[in-house]
Amino acid sequence: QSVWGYDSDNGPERWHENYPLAKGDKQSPIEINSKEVQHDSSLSSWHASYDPGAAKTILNNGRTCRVVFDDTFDRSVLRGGPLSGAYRLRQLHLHWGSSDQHGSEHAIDGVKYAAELHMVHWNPKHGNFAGALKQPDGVAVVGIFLKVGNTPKPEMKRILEEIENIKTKGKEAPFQHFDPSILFPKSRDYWTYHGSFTTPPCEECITWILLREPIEVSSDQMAKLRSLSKNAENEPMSPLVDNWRPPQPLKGRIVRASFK
Ligand SMILES: CN[C@H]1CN(c2cccc(OC)c2)S(=O)(=O)c2sc(S(N)(=O)=O)cc21
Ligand SMILES: [Zn+2]
Repeated sequence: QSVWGYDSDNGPERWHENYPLAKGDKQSPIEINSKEVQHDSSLSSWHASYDPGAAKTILNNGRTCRVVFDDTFDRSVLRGGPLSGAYRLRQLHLHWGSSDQHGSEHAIDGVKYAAELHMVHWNPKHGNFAGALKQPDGVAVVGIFLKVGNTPKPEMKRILEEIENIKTKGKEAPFQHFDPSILFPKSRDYWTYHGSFTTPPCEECITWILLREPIEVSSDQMAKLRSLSKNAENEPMSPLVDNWRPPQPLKGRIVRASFK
């Protein structure tokens, strides 16, 4: 049976055949319509305290480029905002398009960004990551939009430089002494809603925290990301691009904003 992916024969429209949760009522991503968002003045600001020493490796798994962190204790945590308790940083990864005009998973008033970076955290009160997947408050993902502009964020360089060493599926390289909070934009404004993983198994265990302010990358940096391949070294070249799921039905969910 074909593993899930983003091609016509194994893409988002067919995930539900092997992953029934994909047709749930709290799926992600979503289209955010700022006219329907509810400002919630009770939402506090979120805080990340990350240990740069927790960064371990960067890898190409054929579906994204992922940086993995040591999450065996409360070493790099996210707290505040819509969250109660400290959530442990587990990994970060990206979704991007085949051109600068699309690539993000969430969209804001019809605007899609060139890419979307996800920082995945889980709630240790549920024992381990597998346990957290089964809980509505199990996982928190911070989403940061990447916009192509002419004042690219130098902090993205570190990840993009590493891409040379993980061009093909299965390639992994050490990635240490990295504090991902350098990737945050200036503003802490965010939208938050309850949703799911945007990939199979699509569990609905995620509190999404989407940052309103995109970070800027250059067109060359986006081209670098698009130079990743989804094939293994000895297979025919196939560019790793368009690894994004389209927006899913909101089904009555409320999206809250931390800002007016
Ligand atoms: C394949 N992609 C997922 C991998 N992981 C996962 C998720 C659930 C169960 C699981 O069983 C091992 C692994 S993950 O937690 O790193 C995430 S986060 C995420 S997103 N785009 O919603 O932020 C997708 C995935
Ligand atoms: Zn993601």
